[in-house]
Amino acid sequence: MAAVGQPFENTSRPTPGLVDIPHVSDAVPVSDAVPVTARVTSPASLLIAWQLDQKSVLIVGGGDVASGRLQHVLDAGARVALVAPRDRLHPLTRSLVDSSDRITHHDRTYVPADLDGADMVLTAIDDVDVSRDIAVQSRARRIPINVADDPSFCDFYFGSQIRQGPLQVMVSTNGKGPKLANIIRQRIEDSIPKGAGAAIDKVGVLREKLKSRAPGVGGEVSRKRMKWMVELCTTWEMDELALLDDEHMETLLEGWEDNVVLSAERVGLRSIA
Ligand SMILES: C[C@@]1(CC(=O)O)C2=NC(=C\c3[nH]c(c(CCC(=O)O)c3CC(=O)O)Cc3[nH]c(c(CC(=O)O)c3CCC(=O)O)/C=C3\N/C(=C\2)[C@@H](CCC(=O)O)[C@]3(C)CC(=O)O)/[C@H]1CCC(=O)O
Ligand SMILES: NC(=O)c1ccc[n+]([C@@H]2O[C@H](COP(=O)([O-])OP(=O)(O)OC[C@H]3O[C@@H](n4cnc5c(N)ncnc54)[C@H](O)[C@@H]3O)[C@@H](O)[C@H]2O)c1
Repeated sequence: MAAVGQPFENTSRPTPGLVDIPHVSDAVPVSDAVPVTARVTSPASLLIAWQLDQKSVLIVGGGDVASGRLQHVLDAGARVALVAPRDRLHPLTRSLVDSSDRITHHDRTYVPADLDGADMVLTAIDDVDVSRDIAVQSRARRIPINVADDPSFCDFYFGSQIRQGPLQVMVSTNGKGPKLANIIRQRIEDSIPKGAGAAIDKVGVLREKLKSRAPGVGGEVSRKRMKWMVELCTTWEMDELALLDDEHMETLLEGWEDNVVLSAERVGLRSIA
């Protein structure tokens, strides 16, 4: 196996236990397509970007694992009810509890009424029986739950994560090898172009400016906007996009009227190559 830090290599080797699913080309009419009969041996997870802003998360436990979970959900904008005796709070959790107005700390052990109003439940406690009781109660109320290290009681797993501004990458091994998820994540991290987060931020601002210049949802205007954005993102380098300021963006958007994507030099960026 290559050492950590070397580029991540795609060997295109079929994953053992998986059956190749025929790729159906866009050009093939649906009726003529090869029927997709092959199935993967075990179901994959649905990887989605869950919007937690202003939602309520119940965290049971205040140790090492809970403090990592707490940071993740605060980063996602959640309001948190944290249930754990204060005397065993991890120092990081203790300082977050003392400083964040988005955390309500209950200095005691869990009671079922803690589930009231929760949109998501995370348990990270050193008592398997209580964790499993919480999972059963949570599921009975159809609230999604993660029980740290107890996959059969989880509705979703955590993964190994990269966060660079608006860019987030999560590696999941679907419970098969969390340490390998961590190692693969480090290799992916090493391969992400410098400035990717900044480039995404700038493209986000530009897309908003474009939408206010050419408003509307769907139809011709959407198609034209998407084509223009795709052309920009594929012809400009990421580190060029990262350098865009308001003035460059206004110049660039002048090309929009003529359906033209100006080059980085034309909008006044010095050539970086
Ligand atoms: C990714 C990460 C995210 C996070 O937790 O934040 C994460 N585990 C991490 C590390 C890690 N966990 C363990 C080891 C020791 C090595 C080893 O055992 O292999 C190490 C490595 C280390 O410590 O270095 C032990 C372990 N973990 C689980 C079990 C139970 C079991 O397998 O049955 C056991 C055995 C307990 C025992 O033996 O008693 C279960 C789960 N752990 C998951 C997530 C979910 C599946 C994710 C996936 O597979 O993709 C899942 C299913 C549920 C969940 O907890 O969400 C984080 C790395 C973050 C990072 O650093 O990048
Ligand atoms: N997924 C992972 O990466 C990972 C890594 C290590 C451990 N774990 C698992 O996560 C769990 C927690 O690990 P840890 O290292 O944070 O444990 P820890 O011992 O540091 O903390 C346990 C916390 O749970 C609290 N607690 C215990 N019973 C409670 C109850 N009934 N109500 C409320 N709070 C209660 C304690 O007060 C303490 O704050 C363990 O089951 C461990 O196996 C997961």
